[in-house]
Amino acid sequence: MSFNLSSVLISDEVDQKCVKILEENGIKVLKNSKLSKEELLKEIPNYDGLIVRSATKVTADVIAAGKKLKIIGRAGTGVDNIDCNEATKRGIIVMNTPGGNTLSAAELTCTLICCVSRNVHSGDRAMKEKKWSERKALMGSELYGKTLGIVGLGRIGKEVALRMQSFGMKTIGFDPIIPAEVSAEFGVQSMSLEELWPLVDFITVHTPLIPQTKNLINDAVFAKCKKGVRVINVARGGIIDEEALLRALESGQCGGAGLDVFTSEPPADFTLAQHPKVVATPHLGASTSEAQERVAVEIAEQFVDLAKGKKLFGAINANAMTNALSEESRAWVTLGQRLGQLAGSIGGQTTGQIKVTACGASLKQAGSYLSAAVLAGYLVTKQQAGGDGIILNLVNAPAMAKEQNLQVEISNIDKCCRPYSACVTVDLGGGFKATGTTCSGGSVLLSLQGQDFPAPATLSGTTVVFSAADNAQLLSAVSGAVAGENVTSLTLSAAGGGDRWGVVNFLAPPSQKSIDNLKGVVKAMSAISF
Ligand SMILES: NC(=O)C1=CN([C@@H]2O[C@H](COP(=O)(O)OP(=O)(O)OC[C@H]3O[C@@H](n4cnc5c(N)ncnc54)[C@H](O)[C@@H]3O)[C@@H](O)[C@H]2O)C=CC1
Ligand SMILES: O=C(O)C(=O)COP(=O)(O)O
Repeated sequence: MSFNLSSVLISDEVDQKCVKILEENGIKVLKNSKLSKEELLKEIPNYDGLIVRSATKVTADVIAAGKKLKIIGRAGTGVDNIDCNEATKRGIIVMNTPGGNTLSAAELTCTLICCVSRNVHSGDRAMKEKKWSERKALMGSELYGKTLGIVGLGRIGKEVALRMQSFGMKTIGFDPIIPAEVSAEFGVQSMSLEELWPLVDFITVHTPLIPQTKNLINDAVFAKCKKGVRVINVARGGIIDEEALLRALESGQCGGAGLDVFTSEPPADFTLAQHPKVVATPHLGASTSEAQERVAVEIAEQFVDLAKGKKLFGAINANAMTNALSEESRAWVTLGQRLGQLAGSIGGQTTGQIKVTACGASLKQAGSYLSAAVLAGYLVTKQQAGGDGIILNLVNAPAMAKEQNLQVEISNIDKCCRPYSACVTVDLGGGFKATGTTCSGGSVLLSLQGQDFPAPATLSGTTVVFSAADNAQLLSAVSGAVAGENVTSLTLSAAGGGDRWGVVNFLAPPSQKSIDNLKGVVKAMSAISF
């Protein structure tokens, strides 16, 4: 997979260091955080990369309009403003910089907990209105000895726990993937949500907004909590059901809320933000100069590393590309794609299971990129002519294969079964089997349908692969059929096994006449453009 990242659009307020690093590395940058949706749609076709924070909504139509787009970078954590499924479908990498703003988001969470417990926001408002007398109404409560329930014990949840423990809070929590022993190490007693709700004085949520967490804190949950429970959301609007929260604030079931995020931003309705028991901030969790500098530098460096083929870091939808960037791996990716294309061209349908065997110690780490490469090559042969022009690559092939119930079973053998350092075999299960290797960076075929090629056959450019009855005149008959064409090589499988397989490589696509001539001397043939 090549990465010609020559131009990047930054459509949100990202620290200038990002621009500097990209430009220093020869990447052209336009930073414009004031583009309307229409302007973005007009601008995006000119760029290989896009960098956003949370404001730009990278919707399916924006992604589809990005005809050159190869990568979308999020200078921050949450990617819910990016249609990741559409990006994956179109083979576009999505990457983020999740660690860069953790401390800032954790600190704002702690700030909101303190503000809610001591009515700092109401006190400040009273002072600005010169209403000193309101101090009587603004009685708070200590955090010391209270219980904080943390839902989501990832990067931010953990940092919040560590900080609030210093106030003497008891920290309990829930996370479906963080084991209880791990959370115990940072002082959080793990328990089920049902156990947690009745125990907590404060709840803070630190999960992504996904179907399982949408409206996680709702009317039923408020009813299970102690009267006056206080809630904090510095994660994503919608994890706390906004309407249920308003009802709970009104009834007193909820004693106060600290909100940094909202279901729509800016909120369509400011009722919650304006509520006297709510301290609200306009999505400021990551808005510190430190966090912004970190995420800007990280995303720029991740882009540059990818453009230079050095490494892929922070991608959330490109597993198959890990280990696939080195010069050597790229040759194997190409071989995998070509074997897949060969399989699709001459092997017909699969049983739904493609077996890929990577032979040789050097291919030990190649499993995921080889499977994706074979799938990309195979699926290209099944694409409808005149389809939506999606180019198959290591990002979208695994997803597309999943949609078509196509699976790859990959196995690794330490020692190569052929006199090469490594080789790859693709087996469609009955209909097709081929083995190839790489030679000076190119792809070559070592065996097809059980027949070996004594001299490896080149898989490149315009190629015709055929099977023909074996006879002494086969080579001259095939040569005669394509006489006058610019043939770069003609390779036959070994004699003696019944029909033989042959591969003819052309410098330019052969004429219809030559194709017809060839059809007259072979049993079956496929013309493939590698
Ligand atoms: N307000 C702001 O400016 C910022 C907001 N965020 C948001 O904060 C949230 C957390 O970020 P990180 O801690 O960096 O993410 P993380 O990925 O490190 O942690 C999220 C945790 O949530 C857990 N989780 C998933 N489903 C869950 C469920 N149903 N119940 C309980 N836990 C569940 C995951 O297992 C994971 O451990 C994200 O939504 C992120 O977008 C992050 C940075 C700044
Ligand atoms: O990183 C995140 O998930 C955030 O919510 C921060 O958003 P922002 O980059 O400040 O628009």
